[in-house]
Amino acid sequence: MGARTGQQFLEGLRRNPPTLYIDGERVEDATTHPKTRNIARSIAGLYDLQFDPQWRDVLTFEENGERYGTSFLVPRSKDDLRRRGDMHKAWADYSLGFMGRTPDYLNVNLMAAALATDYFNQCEGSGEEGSGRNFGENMRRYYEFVREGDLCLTHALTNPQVNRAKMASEMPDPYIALGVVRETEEGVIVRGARMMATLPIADEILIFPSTVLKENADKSQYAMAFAVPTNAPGVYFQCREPFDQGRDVEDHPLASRFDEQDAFVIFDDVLVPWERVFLLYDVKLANQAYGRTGAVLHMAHQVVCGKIAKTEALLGVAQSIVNTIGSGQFQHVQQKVSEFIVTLEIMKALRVAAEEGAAPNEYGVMTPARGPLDAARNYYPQVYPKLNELIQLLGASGIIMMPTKADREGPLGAQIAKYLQAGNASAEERLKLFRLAWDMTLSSFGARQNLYEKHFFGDPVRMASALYEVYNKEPYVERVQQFLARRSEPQGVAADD
Ligand SMILES: Cc1cc2c(cc1C)N(C[C@H](O)[C@H](O)[C@H](O)COP(=O)(O)OP(=O)(O)OC[C@H]1O[C@@H](n3cnc4c(N)ncnc43)[C@H](O)[C@@H]1O)c1[nH]c(=O)[nH]c(=O)c1N2
Ligand SMILES: O=C(O)Cc1ccc(O)cc1
Repeated sequence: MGARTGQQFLEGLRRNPPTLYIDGERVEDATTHPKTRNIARSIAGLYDLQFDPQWRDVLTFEENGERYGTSFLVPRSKDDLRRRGDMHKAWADYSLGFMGRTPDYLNVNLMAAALATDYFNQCEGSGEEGSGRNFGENMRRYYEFVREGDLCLTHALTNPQVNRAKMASEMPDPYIALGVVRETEEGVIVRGARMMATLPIADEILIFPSTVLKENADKSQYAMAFAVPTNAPGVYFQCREPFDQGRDVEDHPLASRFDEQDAFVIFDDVLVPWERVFLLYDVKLANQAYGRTGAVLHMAHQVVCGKIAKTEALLGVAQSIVNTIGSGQFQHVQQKVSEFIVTLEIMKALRVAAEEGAAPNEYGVMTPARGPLDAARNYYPQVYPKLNELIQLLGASGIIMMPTKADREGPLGAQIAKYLQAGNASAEERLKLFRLAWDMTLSSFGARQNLYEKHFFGDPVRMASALYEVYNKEPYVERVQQFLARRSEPQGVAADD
């Protein structure tokens, strides 16, 4: 089938409704439920963009007479990567970068994993090709299935936060962490939970191994990779309290449209058919899967493009605040805005460096360079809270003294129009801008963004440790050693020789 329209995405959700629970109730239809319909429409809007003549050639590509989303493209050249980067950026711009888990994030995960068939086939238990139990083939076919249907995926990597001092096998119940209960002719039965799945308003859930599995043994029931529909029998998504309170977009410009939700995922003896199993029991393969297949780098490429969009939006809001309240002549204000500029330029440079430094991996996939992407994923979580603070410092009371649309239209409307106007804008324009600044940084939606930026790609402490471990520091140690050993300056040829 190939690229879907928004309408087709919504029809898919109605046909196969994800098993969502919000506020103690089952969401029967995520496309009409008051707490999920707006995000469902926003995702539909992303799919529709694929058919917008202005965006079609960026967001889709043609293969064998069919058009597919560009995030399914297997990059073979740096140009392919740049093209895909433009796609990530365009989808991110749609929400000003405030939806992190647009479907392209997991599409590139699948693409990289699908090309690494040999990686999954090393796993003991991977059967003959055509048997339905060949894990590499399963991975490839699953990618094709998702690409053909242009499906929307959510994913969950981490176990419940019961006791981080213990291994999954040491918990009060062996199936608190998601584990395999038994095998059957049809597949494996899994039980337990995973902590976080952003964007559960999705067609499928991907359970992928993460680098965080701590088990002493080589084999573990907790090591696995698979995918099932979000309405598979026994799968339940417990959503967090929604930020979309049904308010007008003028009042909650982001939360009313882009609350991508986060859910706790329960697997109550779920049957995973063999053809949906990609990896089983092997702790080492599980722990290295993201790194060795290259998937994490493609996802980090999506991330860096999305963070460029987000930083551009923050810069736009910061400067708009300055323009609106006329504070641009103060040096410290200029310095504050320049911090957004520096961050933006760093992120843009890291994207270019990752694309320029790309090289084919062992599976022939043009893979963005690791160094700049590791730098981006370690840098942005540190700078993001600072950017939030700067918006608050620039906007000050304006970011909280914001009568609503109803207030503006109510009995005090005339007074609001008079007293809350700006030097260069009406009260309505000014309040719309400040409401956006508030929703970015201060509302419950904005506060969740702050937490998201710190954690969505892993624990910042362990990410920094991982960078420390993999980064080749030796040449620099060597250079310093050579410098220290040099007792006199090398003598050049004398000028008069
Ligand atoms: C808003 C949002 C959205 C998402 C996600 C998070 C958030 C906040 N995540 C989860 C994300 O992957 C996860 O938060 C990070 O990997 C960190 O893991 P924990 O939250 O379990 O912290 P964890 O419980 O591991 O850490 C808590 C504290 O203990 C410390 N700590 C724990 N173990 C440690 C160790 N071994 N060494 C050193 N310090 C240790 C940490 O440094 C931290 O301070 C997610 N995931 C996912 O799979 N799919 C998703 O869609 C999302 N979405
Ligand atoms: O676990 C990892 O190795 C990388 C990773 C982190 C977050 C995520 O969403 C996907 C992959």
